[in-house]
Amino acid sequence: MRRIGMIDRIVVIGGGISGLSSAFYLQREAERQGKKAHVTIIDGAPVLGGKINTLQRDGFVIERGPDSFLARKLPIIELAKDLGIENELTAQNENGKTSYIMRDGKLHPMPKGMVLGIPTNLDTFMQTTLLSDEGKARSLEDLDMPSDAPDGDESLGDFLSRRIGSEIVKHISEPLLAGIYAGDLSKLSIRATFPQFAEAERQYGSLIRGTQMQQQNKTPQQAPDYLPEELKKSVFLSFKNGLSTMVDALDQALQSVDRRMGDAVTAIRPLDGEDATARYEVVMESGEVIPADHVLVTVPAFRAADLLEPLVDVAELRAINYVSVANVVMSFEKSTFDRSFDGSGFLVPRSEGLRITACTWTSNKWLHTSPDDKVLLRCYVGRSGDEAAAMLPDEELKKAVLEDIQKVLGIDAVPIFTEITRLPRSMPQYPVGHLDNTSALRARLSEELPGVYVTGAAFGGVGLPDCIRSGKDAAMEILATL
Ligand SMILES: Cc1cc2nc3c(=O)[nH]c(=O)nc-3n(C[C@H](O)[C@H](O)[C@H](O)COP(=O)(O)OP(=O)(O)OC[C@H]3O[C@@H](n4cnc5c(N)ncnc54)[C@H](O)[C@@H]3O)c2cc1C
Ligand SMILES: Cc1c2[nH]c(c1CCC(=O)O)Cc1[nH]c(c(CCC(=O)O)c1C)Cc1[nH]c(c(CCC(=O)O)c1C)Cc1[nH]c(c(C)c1CCC(=O)O)C2
Repeated sequence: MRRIGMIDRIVVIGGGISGLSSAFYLQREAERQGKKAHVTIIDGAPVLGGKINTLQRDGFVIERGPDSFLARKLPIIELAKDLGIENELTAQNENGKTSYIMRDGKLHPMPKGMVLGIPTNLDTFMQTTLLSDEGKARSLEDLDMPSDAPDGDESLGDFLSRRIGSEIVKHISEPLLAGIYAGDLSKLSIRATFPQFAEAERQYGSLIRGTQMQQQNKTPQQAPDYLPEELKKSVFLSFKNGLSTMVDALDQALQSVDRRMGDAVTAIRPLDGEDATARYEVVMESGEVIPADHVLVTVPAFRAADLLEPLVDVAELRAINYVSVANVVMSFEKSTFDRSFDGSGFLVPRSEGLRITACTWTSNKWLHTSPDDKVLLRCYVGRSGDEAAAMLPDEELKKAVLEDIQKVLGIDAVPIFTEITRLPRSMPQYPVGHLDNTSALRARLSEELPGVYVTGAAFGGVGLPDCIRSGKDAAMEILATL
């Protein structure tokens, strides 16, 4: 292969948070290490950000995709600092932290001391109205039950039912974890989602005791000094003007990086032979062809599979199913509401028979999102096994959601406006065996398509901080080869 000049050409496919973070760290670290890299970002959409999409409307800050992130996962806070936007961070409302779960048509507060649905405070657990006495007793059997973990990976559903019983799974774990993965617990990998649960059983012989010990032994969060106290205390953080603040700042920081927007990649072609001037050609819908020495694919797994299938076995990519969801955001006059709400929102288990899976009382959870005299609700529709509702036509969807809200909250207020966002095939479901699958796929790529890498929400965590960490890791891996 002949190379022109000494600059490595790196093409990043996908300008969501994973692709943007990788481009940012590629640019910054190449400069620091005195290496030459020419980075191009390509996205089929006309704007950067992927799933992150903030709408400013009539004084409201409306998130159409993710709305916040976990403060204890530092890569996003570090990136905010690197971008000089750490002063834009904002904490969740002190008085809007309790979440509720519906059972038999009523809302019950999540018992205090639950860690991702695992009881750690047995006194408050015994008092919860969410579970029957038999259900609670069954959960506590976990404390004395021998460990019977299978070798290797297991589904979250099998694991949790085995340890703490089916009633808590149905009424607490399932809805809570659907509030992260929109998933079906019987299909999600424990190792790829909550490895700490499996570790608790392995190390302490009990999920409950293990989770208590993990909480006790936790080294206090090393929140960076530049964060104000108020932010250090908050479990979730967001940005005062919405998460798009981060996308805009990345856009600014990447002004000198080449980009092609609104032009999807349709193929990656290996070049070989004496005359080749690059390892690959990246072909776009418009017909444009960009030479590349390294190609970083950050698009959803099913799109990555389409691009790579002609070149390599992509079984592991095809094994990652995606769930379609929608959210319906409604604003109201506070004065037309005959009740207030003291929490962040509520979750709806499948067994309640509603179409919404959850509702965030956004104006109470995030004070920056709404004028003082208004209420903003965000309702979620669609989960694994129940996706049709997310694709209902607008008017039907609005009606269905409003009916559900009226049923749960007993209100009959009429929204000032409604914003619907559909996110078809947007939530990746990590299947049992996902971690091994990912390693096998990456090993195959490095063997058969050197210079081609895959990263993003399909692999090392769906949360925004995980996507940033994965993007940065991929950048460092590529830089190490330059
Ligand atoms: C409704 C919803 C709510 C969520 N809430 C939260 C939350 O509150 N907190 C949190 O931390 N996380 C949340 N997440 C998860 C998080 O938003 C995502 O995991 C993350 O944004 C994914 O980023 P990404 O860059 O990996 O992928 P994406 O954002 O999907 O970016 C991929 C990009 O690739 C582009 N693309 C696709 N195909 C091609 C092609 N052929 N050629 C070129 N470009 C292409 C797309 O246009 C897109 O811009 C939520 C996700 C959803 C769907
Ligand atoms: C109670 C609740 C949750 N989540 C939600 C509620 C509703 C009411 C309210 O807002 O209070 C809302 C929600 N959040 C998310 C979904 C699924 C996707 C969708 O339908 O939009 C839903 C339905 C994505 C998410 N919600 C979250 C993530 C990211 C998690 C991560 O970074 O790994 C995503 C993709 C965060 C989240 N969200 C929740 C937990 C327990 C966690 C993780 C906490 C932890 O790990 O310690 C619960």
